[in-house]
Amino acid sequence: MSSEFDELEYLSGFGNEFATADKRVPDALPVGQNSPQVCPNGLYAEQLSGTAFTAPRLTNKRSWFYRIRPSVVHRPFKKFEKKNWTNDFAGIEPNPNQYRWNPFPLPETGGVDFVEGLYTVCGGGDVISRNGISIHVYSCNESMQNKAMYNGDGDFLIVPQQGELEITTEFGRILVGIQEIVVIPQGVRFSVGVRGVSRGYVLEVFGTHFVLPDLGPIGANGLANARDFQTPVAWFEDLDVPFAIINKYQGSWFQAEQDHSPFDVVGWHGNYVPFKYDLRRFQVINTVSFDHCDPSIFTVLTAPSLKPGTAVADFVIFPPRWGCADHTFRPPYYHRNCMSEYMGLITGVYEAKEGGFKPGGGSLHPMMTPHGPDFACFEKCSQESLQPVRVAENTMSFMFESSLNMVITPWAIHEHVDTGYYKDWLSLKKHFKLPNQQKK
Ligand SMILES: O=C(O)Cc1cc(O)ccc1O
Ligand SMILES: [Fe+2]
Repeated sequence: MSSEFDELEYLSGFGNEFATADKRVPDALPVGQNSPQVCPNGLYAEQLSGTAFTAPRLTNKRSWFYRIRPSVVHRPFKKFEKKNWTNDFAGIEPNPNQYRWNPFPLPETGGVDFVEGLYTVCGGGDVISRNGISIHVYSCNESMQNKAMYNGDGDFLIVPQQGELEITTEFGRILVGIQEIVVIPQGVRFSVGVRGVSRGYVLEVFGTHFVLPDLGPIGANGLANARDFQTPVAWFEDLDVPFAIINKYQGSWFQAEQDHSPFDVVGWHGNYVPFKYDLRRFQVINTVSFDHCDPSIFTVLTAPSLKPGTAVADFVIFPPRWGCADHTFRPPYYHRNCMSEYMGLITGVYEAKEGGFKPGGGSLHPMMTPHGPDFACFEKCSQESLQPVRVAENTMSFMFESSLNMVITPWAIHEHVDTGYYKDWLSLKKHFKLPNQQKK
């Protein structure tokens, strides 16, 4: 199915100061100032702040909208209940087991939109003190109609696994395909359109924003390159129709009614923006000598905490690449980690677990819980001849890695769980031999 979304243009770059006006009103942006006494074309000026006004210049984020009506024109927010959703992780029973979920189900009947189809799997920290994460899945089959949402608590990083998403935002429109991701920052209003049955993963972070990781000795280029990030150009609709504005605020859901579309921004400028990124553009950097490098080499985006080098959440991918390490056990090592690791599979198979871990499913390896390659992977890869090989061809898996200790929600602790996951490792054999038992 094609639509206007297939013809969209984007602005290129990460963290730029962008400036854009809808083609129909090319002079919508005031020149040389933000708040003229009267804005061009009778528009209202409105600032959206993504960091404290006084944040250091390097991290300071805000954008200016020039819109038909300011966002404040709406009736009061009213709370509504949303099932199987939470940002409240206090008081949930801990569970240190390795967890794996079968593919999360797609809607069977009826219309389910993105907001209705969001479910929380796990998370940690909290929205009030503004330090934490939530991991959700979505499963929907209907576009949001006359309905926009914003996340009052944090940023959404959305990873579609099935079904392209047509996302309308205050900044303009974005088509997000499979093997692409989109980030919608805190407070940005958006509406998700679907082209069919859709499913994916959402990483939500509170109190921080996603940035590109430093490259250190890698140099000035590599991993996700800044110019491959795409931000929408301004686009507006001048529609006087009933619209619901959904606001997730302090982990609860609210709805306010208004009589016009919130997608009425005719021009905007700034550096606090939604963006998409095609994961196939990621330049993979890895060993060309020996040993398995830590997966941090695959970091696309990081949401830093205040502790140097330690993320509230990293978004890490495992893309197709060459494996050529000499005298090395090439798949991931067995390990125990002081970070929590949630993994998902967009397409294909994950090298350390060719069975059991399926596209649309997920796994959680909690803090310090041991994990690593399954029995079949260990036996194969400790004996294989070490030619250069393509790893993970036609595959894309990812990890949300967090310094937060996570709990699993009451919904996800029972639903769609692969209860036999631990058996992947039980058959690992003892290969140990004393020196005098070794073959000469
Ligand atoms: O657990 C996993 O599969 C993710 C992972 C991959 C890797 O290459 C090294 C460490 C790690 O945690
Ligand atoms: Fe791991």
